[in-house]
Amino acid sequence: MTDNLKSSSSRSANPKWAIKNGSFAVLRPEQPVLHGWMVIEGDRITYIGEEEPQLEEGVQVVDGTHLFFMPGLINTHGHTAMSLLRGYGDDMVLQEWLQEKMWPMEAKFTSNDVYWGTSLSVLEMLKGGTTTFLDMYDHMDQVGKVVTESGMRAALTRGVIGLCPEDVQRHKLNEAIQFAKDWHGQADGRITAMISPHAPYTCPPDFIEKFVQAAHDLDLPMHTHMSETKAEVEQNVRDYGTRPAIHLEKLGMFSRPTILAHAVHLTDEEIDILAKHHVTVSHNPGSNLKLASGVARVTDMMQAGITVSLGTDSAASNNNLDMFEEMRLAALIHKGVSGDPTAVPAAEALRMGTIYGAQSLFLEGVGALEAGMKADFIAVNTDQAHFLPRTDFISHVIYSASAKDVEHVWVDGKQVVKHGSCLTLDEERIRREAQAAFEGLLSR
Ligand SMILES: N[C@@H](CCSC[C@H]1O[C@@H](n2cnc3c(=O)[nH]cnc32)[C@H](O)[C@@H]1O)C(=O)O
Ligand SMILES: [Zn+2]
Repeated sequence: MTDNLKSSSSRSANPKWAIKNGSFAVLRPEQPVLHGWMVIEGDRITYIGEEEPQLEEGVQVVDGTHLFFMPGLINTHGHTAMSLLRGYGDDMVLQEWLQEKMWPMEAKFTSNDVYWGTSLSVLEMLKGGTTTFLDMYDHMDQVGKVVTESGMRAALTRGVIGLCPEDVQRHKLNEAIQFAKDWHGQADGRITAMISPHAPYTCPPDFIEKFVQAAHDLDLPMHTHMSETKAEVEQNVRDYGTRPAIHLEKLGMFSRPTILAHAVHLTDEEIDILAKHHVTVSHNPGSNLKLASGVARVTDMMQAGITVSLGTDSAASNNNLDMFEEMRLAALIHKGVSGDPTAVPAAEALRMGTIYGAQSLFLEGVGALEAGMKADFIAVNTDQAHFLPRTDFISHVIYSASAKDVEHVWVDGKQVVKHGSCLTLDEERIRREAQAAFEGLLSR
């Protein structure tokens, strides 16, 4: 499943180059920040250390003074095309927000809308230092296209709401399977696929079982929304006699590698079930706060050994795709609700936004600045008032920084953002087309 990340990229190999005088977030317990050198060859980091490496003549060396290098951020849950609905329906209860505002508008989405909505999100994410994202949506061929063009890395999945007649269910399931077959391993291996029933409250049990079977057949991970609100947990107990984690375990979902979005309302027993099956969780603090869904038991989950990463959810419930903000929220909220200022320390928040994100998506070889890892990394401009004094850059990144501080971004060894401008996408056109797409949706 992850072989595509291990093999080297088929894109024409970039020459070897090096960074000197950089500060690097290596996040090792004994040494979170390393000052020195990093060498990149093609799509890989081949050296990182304090010692000057032996470099052949002609190798380009770039000066990294005033830059803080970090692994690219990994956004593990979202619906990217929904950036077209940013600001359309705020301050509402989840079920009403979905049923009255989002779903009627989404029913009108064409492939063109998804293309421009996704482009808008990808532009925002890349410029804000996110190098990998998970997207659960439909018209997913368009998303695959945008990912290919942008140079970004993504775990893509055709999410399916099963509240429809059987023939429509079958059609949607087939679409999900076909998408996974067509796109897994595409874009030089930057795209991986998953299989996603939208949620236990939108997909009947026998329908979820068909997704589990498909994930087995295709040897792919699964993704779903689970226990975002109290109301949906109560509904699950009413309809199926059990809480959602037990319900999904019974349906066989956790026999596949699975990443759950939200997982806010969990009992101790459910936490044990998720830990036992190595289920991973995408914690979405911004979206959970905005929809007043509750506060996930992040420290309890992590103590139980569950890998917890961070997601923005869509720009309709966030309302931006700034992963710095999610890291900061994660570091602050769990201190606030527990009364324990040692909960989710800064370095742990940064791991949630990076390496735990890769692990949550079952991706190997991304998410850390280490020799042998994919060269997915970002450079933050530290030559700014809110980055001084030069003490603890990990603290500054979590408690003081934002997406706007990102200066450069590389994915798979290729630079995609330079001095804050996206090199792979036409920014002006995307802004124009996204606005036009939204106006089109309103007028139809
Ligand atoms: N339209 C699709 C399903 C798309 S999956 C993605 C869905 O997730 C929905 N969504 C967005 N945010 C949330 C959330 O916070 N909780 C649950 N669903 C959400 C979103 O409105 C979208 O319909 C079908 O053909 O079945
Ligand atoms: Zn969602």
